[in-house]
Amino acid sequence: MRYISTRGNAPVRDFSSVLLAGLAEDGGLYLPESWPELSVAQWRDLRGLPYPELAARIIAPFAEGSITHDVLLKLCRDAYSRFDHPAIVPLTQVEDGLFVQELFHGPTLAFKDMAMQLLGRLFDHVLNERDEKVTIVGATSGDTGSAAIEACRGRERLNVVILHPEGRTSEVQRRQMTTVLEPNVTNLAVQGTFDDCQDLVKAMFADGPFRTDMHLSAVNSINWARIAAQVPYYVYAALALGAPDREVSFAVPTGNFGNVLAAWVARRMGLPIRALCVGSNRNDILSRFLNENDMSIHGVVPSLSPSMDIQVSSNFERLLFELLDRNAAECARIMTEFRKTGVMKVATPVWDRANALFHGISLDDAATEAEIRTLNTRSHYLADPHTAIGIAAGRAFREPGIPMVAMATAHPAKFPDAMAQATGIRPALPASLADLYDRPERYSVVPADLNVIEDRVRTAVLSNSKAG
Ligand SMILES: Cc1ncc(COP(=O)(O)O)c(C=O)c1O
Ligand SMILES: N[C@@H](CCOP(=O)(O)O)C(=O)O
Repeated sequence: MRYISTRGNAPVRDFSSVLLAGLAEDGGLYLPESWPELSVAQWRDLRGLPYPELAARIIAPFAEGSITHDVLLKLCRDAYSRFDHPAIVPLTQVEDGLFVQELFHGPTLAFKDMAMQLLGRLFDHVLNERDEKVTIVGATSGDTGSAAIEACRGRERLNVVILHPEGRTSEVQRRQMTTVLEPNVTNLAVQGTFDDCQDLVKAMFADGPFRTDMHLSAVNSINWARIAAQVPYYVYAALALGAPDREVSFAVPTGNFGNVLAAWVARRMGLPIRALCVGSNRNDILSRFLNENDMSIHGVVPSLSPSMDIQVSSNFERLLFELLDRNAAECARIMTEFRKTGVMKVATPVWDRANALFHGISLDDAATEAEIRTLNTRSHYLADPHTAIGIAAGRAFREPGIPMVAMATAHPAKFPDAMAQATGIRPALPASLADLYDRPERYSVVPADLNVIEDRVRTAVLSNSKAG
């Protein structure tokens, strides 16, 4: 499979090269040149497969020409062997027609493990083949960071530098990152928001000489491989609920738009998905866009669901490119204008196309707490604040006869204060993380300044090469 940039001005690459490149050189995001499509019979054939086998079958067309199905299968089996639920992504019914798919049974208790455990292994495989090393720079609002660190810690060919917004993650989230002391891991607490962290990562990629010298790569969902590895769980849920012979809808708590974009990809491959419903917190840029055609940046407000405290949703660019019938020049123009003015309003036919499939709502903290309480008392389901927002979105747009699946994106134990505030319950961390509060931390606080951060990345790479 060959990959093209949403801005039309970067080299066409294969899957392995896109994995290593992360962001395209023109600032755009990579997408497959064409979409693989499965027939009804092919979807039916996938029913009942164990999750790792299903994942390998779904991802294989995207990796065609780079990684064989057999290698993918081996990597998937290995990646999902660390999950603590036999189904990997279990489905639970919480209300009439409303299901929850739990994506938090991996080592860091959030849906990011679903892709990241595979990505760590994919990086190793490709870098071994090429005899190369890379420096991964990533931005996190709380979950991507720990999942990336866990997947890459101790891997010889990888340096990992993660930027998180100082004081804006939960304590559990911060400790999951900062207590990993392997020499190839560096944590920087940036004095700013997640959007600042994400902009700094993109700025490092835009600095050509730095990008080349450091062999930069990405683990955020700007990296296509992250999206590809998030598609299989939508397939798993839909098949379990009657697809391809029945339509299914999904509700996704949304920030950077990567998770719900993977659902869009599954639909593009032919999975009968009726509606995609996004839930935001008060950082409601996506729901405002869907309801009012108003994508204007308002500044990030801290919330009970810190991982979604995001205004600039990177993956929206991929959807926009598709809504524009892959007009890369127009996509580049709109994105450049958006970053210059902080405002985006698309032409009505483009907005209508988005609205035909996507719906959005936003919940403030009080509504999120109320949703957590309702789920706990009525359905005996303990949902973390992100998941609760997704479930509320699912309920809001549920239609008779169409199963609605809400994505449970994090374990409630990652947000003990918010859970205690809403329900009086402080969910315990699993045994593997029971001593998290006793582990020593290592991180540096840095200003949101590109020169300072690039310096820290250089130093980290140098000191790790000395340590090795
Ligand atoms: C727990 C949790 N829920 C939801 C989201 C939003 O997902 P996305 O950024 O893919 O839209 C995130 C972060 O990305 C998260 O960590
Ligand atoms: N919520 C994320 C933000 C980054 O999202 P990504 O999917 O693009 O990595 C986080 O937890 O860091």
